[in-house]
Amino acid sequence: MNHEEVKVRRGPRSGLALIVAVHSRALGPAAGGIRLRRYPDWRDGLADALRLSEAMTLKNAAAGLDFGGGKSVIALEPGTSLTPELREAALLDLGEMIDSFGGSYFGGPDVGTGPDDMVVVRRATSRVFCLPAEHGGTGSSSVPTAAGVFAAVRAGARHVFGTADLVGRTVVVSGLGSVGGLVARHVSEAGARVLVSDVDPAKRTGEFEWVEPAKALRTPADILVPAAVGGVLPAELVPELSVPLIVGPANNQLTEDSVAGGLAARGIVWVPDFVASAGGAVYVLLREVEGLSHTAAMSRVESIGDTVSAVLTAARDNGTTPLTEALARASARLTP
Ligand SMILES: NC(=O)c1ccc[n+]([C@@H]2O[C@H](COP(=O)([O-])OP(=O)(O)OC[C@H]3O[C@@H](n4cnc5c(N)ncnc54)[C@H](O)[C@@H]3O)[C@@H](O)[C@H]2O)c1
Repeated sequence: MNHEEVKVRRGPRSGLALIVAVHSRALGPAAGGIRLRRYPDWRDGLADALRLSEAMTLKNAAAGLDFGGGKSVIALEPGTSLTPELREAALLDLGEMIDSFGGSYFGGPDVGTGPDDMVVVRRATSRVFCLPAEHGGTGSSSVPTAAGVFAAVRAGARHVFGTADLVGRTVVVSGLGSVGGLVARHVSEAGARVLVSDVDPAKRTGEFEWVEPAKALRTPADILVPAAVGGVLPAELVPELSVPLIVGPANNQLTEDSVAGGLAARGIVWVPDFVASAGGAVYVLLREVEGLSHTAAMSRVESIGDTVSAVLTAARDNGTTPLTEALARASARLTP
């Protein structure tokens, strides 16, 4: 383990397994969301927290933020039904755990939690972000995350196709959740043909062309946007991909770092997820901690496009992968 501090506790109110993993505070207090998910075993939740908190360190460092990386997990084990009472108890338990870090870790929403849940967490700690506007927070981070992904898509397109213009390009969005849905709309409004996919059939509203989830990643297209879960790009999928550019918000898309080499060898440009998905963290931390205006924070979100261009250009010039270059950027800040 290369984490600074990890706390695991059975919630005194909820009885659920709770994990707070702080990977690094080298640049400042750690920040990262609270994931509420069902796992086969709480140890799978621990593994998730360890992986995701490390990714937050890279995300915050590569985005130029003075924050470290952390993540919380509320692990629902099989057979536990999540009643509103249990949810509230777990959020209060976790809030107490966050508070025990004394301001060196800040939580916010993540998969399975939202701004309204943060109102509950705030009853136990002030170290929580993204409360709804009426409670003094910036609300859901999906809007700035999607804006950052859109900036990354345009920068990736400029690098691969010589123009950021998306008119006539085919874009597949896999995962039509709160971020994927917004990205689909952005690229559609920019003139792209959009194909969407989701394991939840209720997402098939007819707004966009539909592709079955099993086929989505292999669908021939100009740009693939992974916007669902992590681990969607294993080595064995690389030969079956039919797309020159992959850029999306899903965290930890590669099953292992070596997949980045396989993608590059096939001439597929993969924009590192921790660079493309940083818009939410950038916006929330700059607004809620550093007090920047909406306009100033959104302009920092837009600058994710510049980071993507720099990373892709360096990879091309140095004969490396975008992952190597993005990691080098983050490491340069973490170990000056
Ligand atoms: N919300 C943010 O601000 C933010 C910030 C950074 C990164 N991310 C990452 O982006 C991704 C999407 O986040 P979100 O907030 O939109 O989540 P979400 O839960 O709102 O949406 C995820 C969607 O993916 C679908 N899905 C799940 N498994 C799938 C599969 N195998 N194939 C296709 N669809 C599948 C779900 O049904 C859901 O509609 C996640 O990996 C998240 O960690 C989100």
